[in-house]
Amino acid sequence: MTDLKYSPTVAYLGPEASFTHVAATYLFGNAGLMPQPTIPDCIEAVATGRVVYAIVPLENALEGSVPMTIDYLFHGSDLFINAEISTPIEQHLMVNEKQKDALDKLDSVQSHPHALAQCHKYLQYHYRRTPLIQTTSTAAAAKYVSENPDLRIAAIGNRLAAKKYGLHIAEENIHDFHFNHTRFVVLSMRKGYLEAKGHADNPKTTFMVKLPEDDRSGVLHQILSVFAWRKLNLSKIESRPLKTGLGNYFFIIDVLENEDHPMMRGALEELAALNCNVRSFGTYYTYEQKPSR
Ligand SMILES: O=C(O)C(=O)Cc1ccccc1
Repeated sequence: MTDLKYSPTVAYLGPEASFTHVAATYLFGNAGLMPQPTIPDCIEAVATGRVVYAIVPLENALEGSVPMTIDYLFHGSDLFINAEISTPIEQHLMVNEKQKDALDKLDSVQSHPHALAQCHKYLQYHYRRTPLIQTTSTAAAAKYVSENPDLRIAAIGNRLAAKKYGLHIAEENIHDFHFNHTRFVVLSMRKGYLEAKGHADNPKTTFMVKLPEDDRSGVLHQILSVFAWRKLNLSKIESRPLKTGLGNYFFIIDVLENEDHPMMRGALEELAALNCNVRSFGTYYTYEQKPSR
């Protein structure tokens, strides 16, 4: 699904058949996609101009924010968010065809830390004594399992990864909670919308807000009222460590409005008057990928 006028280069957390790859394909089609081994590699590729866009996971419905993305995006990057896509996530346990009968003798289960966490109850119940090994992505785990047929190991990942790397799905849908969605963001060096078909009506704007240093009481309440009395709808507020000392936080605030809207301009002026330090990641459209079957 895409009606982008040209095929830009897009770095994504690879290898092929990762969840990020699925989200990237939905927005951009297949042309121009460039797999990267890690999230920082994706962010570096776009920040240095090697690619036009990068797409990385930002937040999962079960696990919360992806710390690696937050760290690299909010601490010291000059990038902007150009789109967001939310994707349903189904996790499956997969093994090499050669190890189909070794399911009760596995030496390890491998996957991305979020995938392992999303299947925690399943793993606790069925593989309590089996070491869990973290990989850079679910697809990296599936690829490793396919390249090592003599190892008694399993990967957790999506159906496409099982197909792509020729693995046997030993157990389907092992994620602990039914509603498992991940938000991915498309990053670039410029503010701007990524226009494709089927986005939500309301655009979204993401701000990073640092509180004034005088530590006065009620300041968070003041910040929220800046948005509240203007009827600006927040879809998220999250506090993250500033990494400057214990107890120092900044806030990630998502507002369902265009930052050029007069009410938003007024809100930003008022935040500045409150001595808040605000950095905008831009206004963008959100997309929702439907389950494939
Ligand atoms: O590992 C992947 O395939 C990713 O794209 C990151 C991820 C991991 C778990 C859920 C959603 C995205």
